[in-house]
Amino acid sequence: MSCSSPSQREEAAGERRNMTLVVGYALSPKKVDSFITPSLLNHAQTHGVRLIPIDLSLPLLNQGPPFHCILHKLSHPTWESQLAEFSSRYPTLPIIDPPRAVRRLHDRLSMLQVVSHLHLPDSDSAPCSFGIPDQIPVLNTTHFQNLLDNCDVEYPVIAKPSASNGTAKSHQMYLVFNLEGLRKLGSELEPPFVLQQFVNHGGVVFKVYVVGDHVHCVRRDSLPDYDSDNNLGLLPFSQISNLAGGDRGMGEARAAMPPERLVSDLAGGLRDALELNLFNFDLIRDNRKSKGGTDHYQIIDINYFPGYAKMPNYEAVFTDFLLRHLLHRHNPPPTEEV
Ligand SMILES: O=P(O)(O)O[C@@H]1[C@@H](OP(=O)(O)O)[C@H](OP(=O)(O)O)[C@H](O)[C@H](OP(=O)(O)O)[C@H]1OP(=O)(O)O
Ligand SMILES: Nc1ncnc2c1ncn2[C@@H]1O[C@H](COP(=O)(O)OP(=O)(O)O)[C@@H](O)[C@H]1O
Ligand SMILES: [Mg+2]
Ligand SMILES: [Mg+2]
Repeated sequence: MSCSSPSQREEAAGERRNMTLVVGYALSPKKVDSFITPSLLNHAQTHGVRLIPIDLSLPLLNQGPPFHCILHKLSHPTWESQLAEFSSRYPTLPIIDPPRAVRRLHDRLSMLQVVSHLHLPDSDSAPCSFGIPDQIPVLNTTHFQNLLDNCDVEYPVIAKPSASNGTAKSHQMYLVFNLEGLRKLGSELEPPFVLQQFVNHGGVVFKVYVVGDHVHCVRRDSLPDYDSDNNLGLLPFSQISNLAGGDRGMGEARAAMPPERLVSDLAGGLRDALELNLFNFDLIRDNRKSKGGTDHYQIIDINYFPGYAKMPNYEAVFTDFLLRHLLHRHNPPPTEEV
C-alpha cells in the first residue's frame, strides 16, 4: 500500500521528470536485432529513457544501475524465477508485462477465451459484432481417434499447435479440407492442438498493434477463401501474413479497414481483460456471418510483444508509452541499490 500524499506523489513525479529512466530489457537475440535498433535507443535516450540489456548469465538482483522497469519477452523457468525473486524484493517496480498475464497467450485456447467475456460499449456508428471461430481442442491421440471415428468435424478447419511459444513449430499450421486430410494430419501434427473453423474472410487479415493506450491497425494478406473444387486433403502453411511482401495487396483492394471504433474498443477491452500492455491481435471479417449491413469480425490470434518495428514511428510510440507508464505510477522507484 502506498502511504504518500497527492502532493508527495506530484513531487516524486516532478523529480523523475528531470532524471533518466532506466529500463532493463530481456529479449531473445532475434528480438534485440529487430526491436532494439539504434533509432529506438537514440530516440529514447533523447527523451530521458535508457534501455539497458539484462545479462541473463548473472543474477537479476545483482545488476544495475537500478532499473525503474523491466521489459521482457522470455518465458523459460530460470528467467521467470529470477523475475519472481526480483518482484518480491521490489514489489512496486513495473514488469512489462507480468509473466502470469503473458502465459495466457502461450496457449491458443486460453488466449481466445477472454474474447468470449468481452463486453464493448454500444456503438451508434457502423454496427458490427465480433467473436472467435468455433474450435475443438485435441488433447491427446485417443481424443484424435474419437474425432476420426465420429466424423463430426465441419470442414474446412485449421489445425494449430496449442502452444504459441515463439518456436517455428508453434507457427506450423495445416488446412484440413476433409476426413482424408484429417487422417493425414495424424502423422504430421502431434496433440495437443486445436481444430479451428476456417472462416472465409476475403484473403485479408487486420493486425491490431497495442502499446498501452496506442492502437494501430494494418492490413496484410492472408489465406484465400475456401474453394470447394480444391480436392487437397491437407495443406501445411506457416506465417502467411509475414511472408515477404505480406501487405502486397492480394485482397487489399477489396478490403475496407474495420471501423476505428471497433478496433479501439477491442484493443482497450483486451488490454484490460488480459492485463497486458504489449500485444497485437489478428482480426478477420467473417464473410458468411456479415449480413444486412452488420459486419461480423473474428479474433483468431493474440501475440505478446509482437514485431513493433513494423509500426510507423514505433520509436516515438514506445518511448512515449514507457514515459507515461513510469511517470504516472504512484509509487516512487526503488531507492535501494539493485
Ligand atoms: O519478428 P516479427 O516482426 O515477424 O514479429 C512476430 C509477429 O509478427 P507480426 O508483428 O504479428 O507481424 C508474430 O505475430 P503472428 O503470430 O505471426 O501473428 C509473433 O508475435 C512473433 O512472435 P512469436 O514468434 O509468436 O513469439 C513475432 O516475432 P518476434 O519478433 O517476437 O520474434
Ligand atoms: N480461423 C481462421 N480462418 C481463416 N484464416 C485463418 C484462421 N486462423 C488463422 N488464419 C490464417 O492463418 C494465419 C496464421 O494463423 P494464426 O492463428 O494467426 O497463427 P500465428 O500465431 O502463426 O500467426 C492468420 O494470420 C490467417 O491468415
Ligand atoms: Mg497470427
Ligand atoms: Mg501468433
